[in-house]
Amino acid sequence: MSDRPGQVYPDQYQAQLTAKSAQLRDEFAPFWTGEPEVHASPTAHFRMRAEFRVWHQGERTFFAMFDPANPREPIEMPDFPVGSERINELMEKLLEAIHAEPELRYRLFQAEFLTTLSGDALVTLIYHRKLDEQWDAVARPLAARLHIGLIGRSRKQRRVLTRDHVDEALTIDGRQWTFRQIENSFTQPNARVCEHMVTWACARAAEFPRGDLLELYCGLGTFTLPLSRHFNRVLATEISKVSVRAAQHNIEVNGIDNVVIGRMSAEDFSQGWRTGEGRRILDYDLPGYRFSTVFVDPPRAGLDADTVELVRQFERILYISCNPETLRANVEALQDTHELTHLALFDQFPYTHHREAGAVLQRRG
Ligand SMILES: C[S@@+](CC[C@H](N)C(=O)[O-])C[C@H]1O[C@@H](n2cnc3c(N)ncnc32)[C@H](O)[C@@H]1O
Repeated sequence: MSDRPGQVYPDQYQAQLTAKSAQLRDEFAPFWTGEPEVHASPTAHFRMRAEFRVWHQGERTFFAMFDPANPREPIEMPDFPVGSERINELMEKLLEAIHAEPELRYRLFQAEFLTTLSGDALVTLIYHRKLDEQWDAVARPLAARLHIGLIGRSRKQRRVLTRDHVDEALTIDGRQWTFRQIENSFTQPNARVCEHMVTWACARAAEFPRGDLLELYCGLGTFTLPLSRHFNRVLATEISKVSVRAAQHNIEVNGIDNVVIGRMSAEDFSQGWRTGEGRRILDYDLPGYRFSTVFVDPPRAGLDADTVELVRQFERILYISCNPETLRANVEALQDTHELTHLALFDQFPYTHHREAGAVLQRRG
């Protein structure tokens, strides 16, 4: 949809959103009639993270991206209008610092930005050389001056100056929540749309009779914590150690006392659930829960066959998906036992063909 990556086209936004919604409606027509509920994005500065190559041409350095069709030709990125205002501000300031300080510039090849609505920011600079105290000595004052967390990476090396995370503040379901987001782990890319998604999930959960919730793929707890107010107890699992660490922190700082987080893959959990075997799953005292609902937000591949069979055993399935194709396949597989009762589009990725969807499935009569 764009010539240079990261551009915005606000006058085309509504038409693109309508087309995405129509596509979702048509894909799910065999299972559901009606229009999906649509949640729009801001039309600019909506992406909270960005990743650029750093390109050197003689004395000049610039941020770059690549067109996959022409991978040898860097596209200069003087700005990134889809990115948050903080990313754009930092791109400029960082480039100034890189030009002024050879120690920052030498063999630097990538820069990653993670920012928040609350104004917090973390920058990771990635190098083709070993970093040492000399790098620290110039990077540390830069981090202080720009009020950012700064990490230097190179092969087998990670130098964290002060911190490896940002703290985001989101308004969800009528309350403010704080979420620690740690470098190099999953974070929702579009914070405003994320607020809509989690609020939507809470609204659906509020319509269900209260019981216990099982969540798979819980990440840093973005959905887990707000959803926990609508259930008696929550058991949430996630494969990434770093995300589990963030989720534990987030439970504590948000004062939540009815959530248990387990580090486990969805596949292992589902298999353990089916067979009643597996060391970790026995730690969770599954018979003590009265599960009424399962919530899943899987990666693009959707649910594996064992996990489809696991979710089938629940009265209600709440599903957030970044890939409507695998969502559709999973909904189709569940059709004989569950009926699709809600379908929503969350426009996390304006000006791209990517779509994020929400669905509720209810056990048939
Ligand atoms: C789309 S993200 C959702 C995260 C969470 N809902 C959030 O908003 O922060 C998917 C999550 O699944 C985790 N994941 C990936 N593969 C997994 C697997 N096989 N089993 C369990 N979790 C997995 C990832 O680490 C990531 O945190």
